[in-house]
Amino acid sequence: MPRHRPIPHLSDNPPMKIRFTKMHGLGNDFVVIDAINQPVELTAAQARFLADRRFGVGCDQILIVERPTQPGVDFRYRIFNADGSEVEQCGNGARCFVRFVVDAHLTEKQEIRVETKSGIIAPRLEGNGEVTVDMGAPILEPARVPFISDSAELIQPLAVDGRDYAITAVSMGNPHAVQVVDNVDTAPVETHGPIIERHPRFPARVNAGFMQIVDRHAIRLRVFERGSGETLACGTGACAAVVTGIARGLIDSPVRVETRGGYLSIAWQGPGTPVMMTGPAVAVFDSEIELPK
Ligand SMILES: N[C@H](CCC[C@H](N)C(=O)O)C(=O)O
Repeated sequence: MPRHRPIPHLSDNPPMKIRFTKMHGLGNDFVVIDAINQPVELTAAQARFLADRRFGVGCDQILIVERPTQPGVDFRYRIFNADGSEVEQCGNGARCFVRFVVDAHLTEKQEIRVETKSGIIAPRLEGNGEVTVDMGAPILEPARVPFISDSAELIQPLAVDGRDYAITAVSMGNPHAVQVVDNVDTAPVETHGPIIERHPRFPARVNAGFMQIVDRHAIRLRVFERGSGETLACGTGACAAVVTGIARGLIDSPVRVETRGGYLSIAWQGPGTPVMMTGPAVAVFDSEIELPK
């Protein structure tokens, strides 16, 4: 074990101070940055620095609030994983996004339209403080997940460490490989999650979901997230798991999803319809940090 962990590589340009808000959705935690009122163009190295739980702030993802680039949209929403990779979607982050822009008075609306790398989503702040998000329709065609397969079957074998998992590949704008397990507490999330994340049949890597069926309207879920490792909750992972369970005929909408960080409610009426996610969004503290360029 090396005596000192190398500090994430940063150039030696003079630092710039940025304001941020630390937030979480069921313990899936975020550094949220208003890039409308301060000039921020985050590099992968800066994202890794912010996400570092010892040398930076510490978070699973960094969420950037930007002006929209399309008409009829209120904001642009960029998402960086802890490893610095920029990704298409983040469900827990979407709830925190609308909480952030309302609290920062960046909008007077309670429901906003937000542009992401994978399309438009519509988070709405509910009267009870929870947030409902139209996450768009799921994608089950393997090539569009993307998942390399010569079959379009809903359940496909995935060879992992000498055994075949029966997975369903789903995109919620970001890729998910979902499987059913007997008990999420004993599922091999730590050992097989990283293998699935980097499986060669997922050319963009993948979020690995482990779902336990509780009853027709309830599941338990753990997700080893692409680019961040296991998180206490994964919003798009919960959507992907519910879509998988309903498509396999195992559960019925609406579904209560128990994650290690708390509960989400997910509803889906079937192919071609949007997945609706409802859950909390919490602001923990505001601060600022010197971000070397
Ligand atoms: N790790 C994910 C992004 C964050 C998703 C998750 N935090 C959520 O709430 O949906 C990916 O690389 O696709």
